[in-house]
Amino acid sequence: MSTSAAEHAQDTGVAARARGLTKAYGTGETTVLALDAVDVDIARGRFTAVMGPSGSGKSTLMHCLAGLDTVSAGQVWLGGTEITGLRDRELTRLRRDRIGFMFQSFNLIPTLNALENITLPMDIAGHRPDEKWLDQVIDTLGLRDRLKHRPAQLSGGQQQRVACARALASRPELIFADEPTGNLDSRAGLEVLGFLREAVDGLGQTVVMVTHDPGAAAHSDLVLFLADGRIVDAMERPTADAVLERMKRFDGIRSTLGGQPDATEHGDTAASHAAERGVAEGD
Ligand SMILES: Nc1ncnc2c1ncn2[C@@H]1O[C@H](COP(=O)(O)OP(=O)(O)OP(=O)(O)O)[C@@H](O)[C@H]1O
Repeated sequence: MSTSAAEHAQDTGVAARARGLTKAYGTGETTVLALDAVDVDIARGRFTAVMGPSGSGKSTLMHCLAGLDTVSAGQVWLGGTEITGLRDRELTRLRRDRIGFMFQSFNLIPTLNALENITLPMDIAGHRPDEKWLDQVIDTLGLRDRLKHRPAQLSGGQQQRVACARALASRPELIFADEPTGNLDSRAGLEVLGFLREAVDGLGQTVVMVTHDPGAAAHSDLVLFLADGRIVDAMERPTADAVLERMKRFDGIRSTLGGQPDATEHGDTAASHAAERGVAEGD
């Protein structure tokens, strides 16, 4: 099973695959089932968004697919490589060589300039950048005249563009972006989403983005909806309105089960949270 699934993943353009992916935190009565036997295929060369109410397991899914967290049960492949069961050192190398990351906080090194930040993971790995590709990434992201600037000399949007270039620089098989627009105003957020879109359409990259924002999700090709640790729905060619409507149904279900809409840990409902973050910003 594991070999044929891995071969299949390679043959069919699947960038990452999970089968029966289960993640539990804690033990005994305090156990939280963050992921409940998730089966998912992430298509190569596409932009996939992951949405769902707070606590539904979005970050856990991303962390398990990226080999940042161990799984309790099930299997995960990156391309044809099964990553479940790899040792820490192998996982570190695999993440470094084959995955790009973007986070809400840009995670740039303040003492390094933009170019040094972009090439840092490759410098650490002792790999020489492919200059032609690097030039293409820098130009695509409009960073040519910012390369000597340090992060503090750049706007938030520019810093996230540097983080995007860093994620793209090694031409990874897969880029994971966790709320990449969460710290940006709507204009800078739109710009970064446009660049992620361009990374997929123009540069042939594969992007998986966790977001609360229906407007951000609308830039993807496919939205996966998580609820209570399961993938409960998927939407091709999403629009912000359609995603918001789908998010409202989570609140509806909570309302039916609990008598009234459940408060998320952010103190609001999934849809109002989504509306606040996305559609209300005018995207
Ligand atoms: N390190 C941890 N220890 C214990 N429980 C955890 C841990 N990390 C996550 N959880 C729990 O697992 C569940 C899923 O969390 P996760 O962060 O993946 O959700 P999420 O959908 O990304 O949430 P949010 O939208 O609020 O970021 C939640 O119930 C959370 O409280």
